[in-house]
Order: sequence, then C-alpha cells, then structure tokens
Amino acid sequence: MNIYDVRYLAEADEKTIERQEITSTDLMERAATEAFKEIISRLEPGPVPIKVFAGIGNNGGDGLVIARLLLGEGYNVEVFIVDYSRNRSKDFLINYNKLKELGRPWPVSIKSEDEIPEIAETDIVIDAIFGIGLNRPAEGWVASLISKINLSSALVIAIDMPSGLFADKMPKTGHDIIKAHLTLTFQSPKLVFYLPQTGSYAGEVEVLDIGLDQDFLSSLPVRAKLIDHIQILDMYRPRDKFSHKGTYGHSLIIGGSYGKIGSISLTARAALRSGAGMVSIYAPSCGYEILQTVLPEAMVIMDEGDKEIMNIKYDLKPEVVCFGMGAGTSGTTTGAFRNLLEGIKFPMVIDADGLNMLSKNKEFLKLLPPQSVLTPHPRELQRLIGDWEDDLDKLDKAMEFLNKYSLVMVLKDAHTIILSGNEMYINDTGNPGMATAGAGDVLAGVITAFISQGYSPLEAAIIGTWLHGRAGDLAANELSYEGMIAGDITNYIGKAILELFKNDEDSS
Ligand SMILES: NC(=O)C1=CN([C@@H]2O[C@H](COP(=O)(O)OP(=O)(O)OC[C@H]3O[C@@H](n4cnc5c(N)ncnc54)[C@H](OP(=O)(O)O)[C@@H]3O)[C@@H](O)[C@H]2O)[C@@H](O)CC1
Ligand SMILES: Nc1ncnc2c1ncn2[C@@H]1O[C@H](COP(=O)(O)OP(=O)(O)O)[C@@H](O)[C@H]1O
Ligand SMILES: [K+]
Repeated sequence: MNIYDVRYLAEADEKTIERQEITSTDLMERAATEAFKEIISRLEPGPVPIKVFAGIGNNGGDGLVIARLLLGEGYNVEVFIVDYSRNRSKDFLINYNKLKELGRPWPVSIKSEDEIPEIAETDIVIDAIFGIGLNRPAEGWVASLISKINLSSALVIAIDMPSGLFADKMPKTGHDIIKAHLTLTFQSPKLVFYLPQTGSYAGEVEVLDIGLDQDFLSSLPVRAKLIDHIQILDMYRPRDKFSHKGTYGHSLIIGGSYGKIGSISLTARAALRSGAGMVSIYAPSCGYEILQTVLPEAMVIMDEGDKEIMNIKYDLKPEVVCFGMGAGTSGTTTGAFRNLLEGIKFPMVIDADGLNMLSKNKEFLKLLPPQSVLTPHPRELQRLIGDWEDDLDKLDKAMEFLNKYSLVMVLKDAHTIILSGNEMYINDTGNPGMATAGAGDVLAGVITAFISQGYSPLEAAIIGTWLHGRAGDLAANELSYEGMIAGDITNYIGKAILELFKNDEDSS
C-alpha cells in the first residue's frame, strides 16, 4: 500500500472532485461514511456515551458527519465543537447546519478551558479536532482538552490523524497530541504512524479507501510502501518440480565466539527453515560439537581459533555469506573480517558485530560488495551513521549513508523499515513478543536464505522481514508475547509461508 506525502493527498482530493464530478461536501460525506461504517462494525449499538470533538476545519466536518450518522442509528452521541477559530471551513458549516436540522442534542461549543466537559472512563471519544491541516502545535485550552482526553482512559478513535500530530514533521517534546487507540485514516497511511517517535499516538491503524482518483494517485511520487501480503505473494517464486538443493543456493553463516555460539545456530536454523538449499556454518572450533549436535542439517567449518574467529578460510562457493552474529569485535576477528571483505564480490548480509566492526572501522565500508544488506537495530545504526535529530532525520541520514555505499538497509524496530536507493518499505508484521534475545539473528538467517534462493537483496530483505514478523505473530498466538523465544519465530516460518496462499484477509 502506497504512502504519499500529505500535500499530494490534498491535491488528490481536488482532482477527485473534478474528475468524478462531485462536490467537496460529497467527498466528505463519502470519507466520513467509511469511518462511520468502521466505527459501528466495532461497537454494539447501545447507550455507551459517544463524545465527538469536532474542530472547525474539514476534519471537524468529518466528525459532524459521523455524529449525524451515529445519531441516525440511535447511538447516544454528544457533539462538542472545538471552537478554536472563526475560520470555519465551508463543509464544516454545511454539516454543522445538517446536524442542527436533526434537532436536539445541539452541538455544544467549547471556547475556553472551563467549558471542557468531563470525560468518563466509559465514554467513547471521537477525535475530529485536527487532521492533516494541523500547521502548528496545539496550544492553550485546546492543548488542555487533548491532555484531558488522554488522561480520561476513554476509548479514543482518531479520524484521519490523532489531533496534534503533524503528518509530515516530528513533534517537539511537550506537544499535546491525542493518544488514540484506533486511527481511521483516509486513503493512504501516513508515514508518522510507523515511526517509533510518533507511532504510539496512532494506536491501531485502519486505512479507509475513500475512492480518490486512482489515475491521479498512481501519477504521484510514492514516499514509502507499506508491505502487504499481496506484495509478498507477487514476489514469491514457486519451486520447480525438477529442482535440487543446488538450485536454492548455499548460504555460509560466519560468526560466533566462546559463549555466543547460539547466535549463529539461530541464524543457520532460520536460513534452513526459509528455504536455503544448503547451509554451512563457519565458527571458532569451540562451537564444533554444539553446532553438529543442535543442527545436523548444517555443515560446520572450523576456524583455527578456538574461542574466536582468527582467519577465515574455506574452499566452498557459497551464493551468499552472512557475517557477524556473536562474532565479538576483537582486533583478530576484525582483521579476519577485513580479509573476508576483500575477497567477496557478491552481496553479503552483515549483522550484529559485523555492523559494530564497520562502525569502528569506517574504511571497511568501501570494501562492502554493492547491494549488501545491513540489518542494524537502532543502537547499531547510531554507531554507523551518528546521531539524528528525530525519526525523519534518521531516515534521511540512513538514506544518504546507504546511497554512498550502494547498500540495502534493514532498520529493525517495531515497524522495520527497509531502505534501498530512494525506496522505502515499511513492515507491518511482528509484535512485542519479538523483543527477545536472538530475534535479530533469526532475521539475518531468513534474509540470507532468500538471497541464496536467487531473490535480489532488496526482495530478500522485504520478503524476509515480512515473513519473520508474520512467523512471530503466529508464534505469539500460540505462546503469548512473554512465552515466545527467538527459536519459536523460526519454527513458524513454514506456517507463515503456507499462510501466504490462504485467501484470508487476516493474514494481510
Ligand atoms: N484530503 C482528503 O483526502 C480528504 C480530507 N478530508 C478531511 O479533511 C481534513 C483536512 O482538513 P483541513 O485541511 O480543513 O484541515 P484540519 O485538519 O481540519 O485543520 C485545519 C484548521 O485547523 C487550524 N489549525 C491548524 N493548526 C492549528 C493549531 N495548532 N491550533 C489551532 N488551529 C489550528 C487551521 O487554522 P488556521 O491555520 O487557518 O488558523 C484550520 O482552520 C483531513 O484530515 C480529513 O479529515 C475528508 O473530509 C475528505 C477527503
Ligand atoms: N515490539 C516489536 N514489534 C515488532 N518487532 C519487534 C519488536 N521488538 C523487536 N522486534 C523485532 O525483533 C528483532 C530484534 O532484533 P535485534 O534487536 O537485533 O535482536 P537480537 O540482537 O537479540 O537478535 C528485529 O527484527 C525487530 O524488528
Ligand atoms: K483527528
């Protein structure tokens, strides 16, 4: 699903009105009706008090339409106009009058702090104060209202955007922003919903198709893509009946040190479970018996070092090499990594201590084969690219970095973001149960396996990240967030792949 800059969405709005020969009021009715349908699909009809807070722009107009439709269905609705300005939009006014025509209850206007109503824990709040038109932080009594809604423990449903959140820039500390449980957003998800700094304001995000002109939308520059099940299915290549293990490539996993042999076994096992034809592990010799015992499907090659890698030598021809998990960053291992980099001409996967070595030895970056995949978590990224001001600045700096060295970056987080060239892909699978040691080692193995099967490094990063998250979701369904461990993610990769072929909306 495409994510567009919001300024283009406003243009899409105008083009739709022109091309579909409708009025802006019709479009508002259409958008708000979609939101209304989503709301009632989640609510039992009944006496639960619904408080709609409507601003005076078009976001407020949406709120008024939703209130009118809910009242028509017999819901218990109170409408509060958040009267922060006299500049009421045309469609706000049209819908204000339509609401008044219904008779009581009359919308209540709020113009100051003491007019803010009590909000009970049992209320449902519909937040239609500001949408994509927010152009400065909320202040004064409007900020107090936002803060009061947040403190109320009521269920909060934001329309289009949580009010107070900018669609295209990061808030500063101290800004009051609605913390929604659910955000019903129109036509295109907004990038800020997926960034760690701002994502928690949106809560669960539901994107509502409001029928904006598709031709115009497809002519727009895409800011990012939210990876979905369909995209993964499109990328997936079925296996050939007459294939053999050589068809799906040989993955070489290099890493481990005394006390950290488990990390490479996690990576190698995940690679095997993700379709790699053959997997070899290269490790210090203290790992030999452990690895041969826990993973009989993998071949094991020993380094001359007992507790750490000293000098990487092998005489096989892998399709892909994954380096770094549990390797440590001693001078000797760093030297071995440098020699490895000098000898490899095809894209690699670099994780964990491999990334830390790159950070400490920036001259190694020039040795990385183009299109190599780097998989940093935020701290590893910070060591690689330095500090950033905010999450948007982080993305800009990461892009500049990867383009300088022609790399693919997998920025691991609650929503992992994959960057390549000027393209950005956002992952929407996964859960907090995956915040468990070794989950990243598993991801490195999944991505490695897809490269070994002939997928491009970018495709492997996208499909691998999505499946890893989906497998994590399936593991959590069976085991709980707390009860799952990294190896469980690996155990569910097969099911996550099978699920791709089910015609099941829930798996998207
Ligand atoms: N495009 C689409 O696809 C569709 C969009 N639709 C809906 O339209 C929404 C966008 O509506 P919008 O442009 O009228 O802006 P909105 O968010 O209501 O706020 C603007 C008002 O807020 C004001 N203002 C701003 N910041 C402020 C502050 N801190 N404190 C106080 N005031 C502040 C600003 O005032 P001014 O800057 O003029 O002082 C202006 O009056 C969009 O989110 C969606 O819900 C659908 O109906 C149809 C399809
Ligand atoms: N809250 C979360 N929601 C979704 N995915 C998560 C969450 N926390 C962690 N993950 C995923 O788990 C993996 C953790 O990787 P990493 O931090 O490298 O762990 P480790 O170093 O222990 O292997 C990443 O793929 C990350 O996206
Ligand atoms: K809103």
